[in-house]
Amino acid sequence: MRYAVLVTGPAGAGKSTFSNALMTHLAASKRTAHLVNLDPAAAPDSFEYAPSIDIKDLISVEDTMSELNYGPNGGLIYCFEYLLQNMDWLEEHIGEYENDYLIIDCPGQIELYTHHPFLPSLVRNLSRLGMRTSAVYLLESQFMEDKYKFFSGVLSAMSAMVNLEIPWINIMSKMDLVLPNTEEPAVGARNGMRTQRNIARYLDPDPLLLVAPRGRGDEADPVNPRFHALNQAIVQLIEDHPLVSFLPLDLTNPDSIETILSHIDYTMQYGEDEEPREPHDLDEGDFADMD
Ligand SMILES: Nc1nc2c(ncn2[C@@H]2O[C@H](COP(=O)(O)OP(=O)(O)OP(=O)(O)O)[C@@H](O)[C@H]2O)c(=O)[nH]1
Repeated sequence: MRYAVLVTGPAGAGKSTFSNALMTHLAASKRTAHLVNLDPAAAPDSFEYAPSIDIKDLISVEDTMSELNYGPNGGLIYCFEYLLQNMDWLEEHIGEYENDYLIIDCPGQIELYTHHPFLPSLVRNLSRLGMRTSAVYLLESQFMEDKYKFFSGVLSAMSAMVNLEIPWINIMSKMDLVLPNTEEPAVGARNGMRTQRNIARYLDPDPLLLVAPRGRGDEADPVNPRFHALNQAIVQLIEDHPLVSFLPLDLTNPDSIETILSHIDYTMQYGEDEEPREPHDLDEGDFADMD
């Protein structure tokens, strides 16, 4: 069986750093893994491991800017359209790897996760090639600074999750920036921002945290009742469908990556006897419980 892990998340969330760490960890545990770079704008020095498959061998943003006069954002979208039309190129390369992990480092453009057809199409193709695919979605720990920021991060993760419908793991990255450190207080700890208890409330989102007004006691901001009702409805949704807990990623702690890898392995194995399911391949029964 071949396995693919899509490493997704907003720009700067730590996707390449995590992909590198995962490669190191898999190598140390004697498993064969290959890095796939899907970011046509990736800087060459962002990889500790040379990618085995690199979209930049097919097309890069620099090409589109210099040859087609696109700007950086238009160039990126052009690259994905181009890859969509040349999926056989990717399939041919992926076909070379048997019984391996492919760690697929994705770009950070949020539209790619919310509405662009590229990733769902990629997942369909991987499934057709008989690959078991899961995704990790990284959100950086600075999103825990403020519950409104956190709320928007949770919604972005959920939006990506429903767009792809594959086994999914949310990760709170860069935890070294907020976890108290015995030698030197971490940034968050110094600001009095985080306590262990508060961190736990974010990692497994506490509905009360999300609906409470900003500020405390008499200083609490009055909440517009219409927004309060909307927030409560969203919180209820999160509570009813508990898919949005976050695993902490602290690269200074080797156990952290091991725990995440075991979750990835578990989600990959889940449903091993079933045929891989294509995303968006829904029928009426899928909506039966939604009334
Ligand atoms: N403190 C800390 N910094 C990190 C960690 N992971 C990544 N960084 C830093 O965060 C920045 C962005 O990391 P990348 O791994 O390039 O993030 P990315 O998500 O691949 O970025 P894009 O490809 O631009 O979307 C770099 O300066 C990293 O050194 C971490 O666990 N802790």
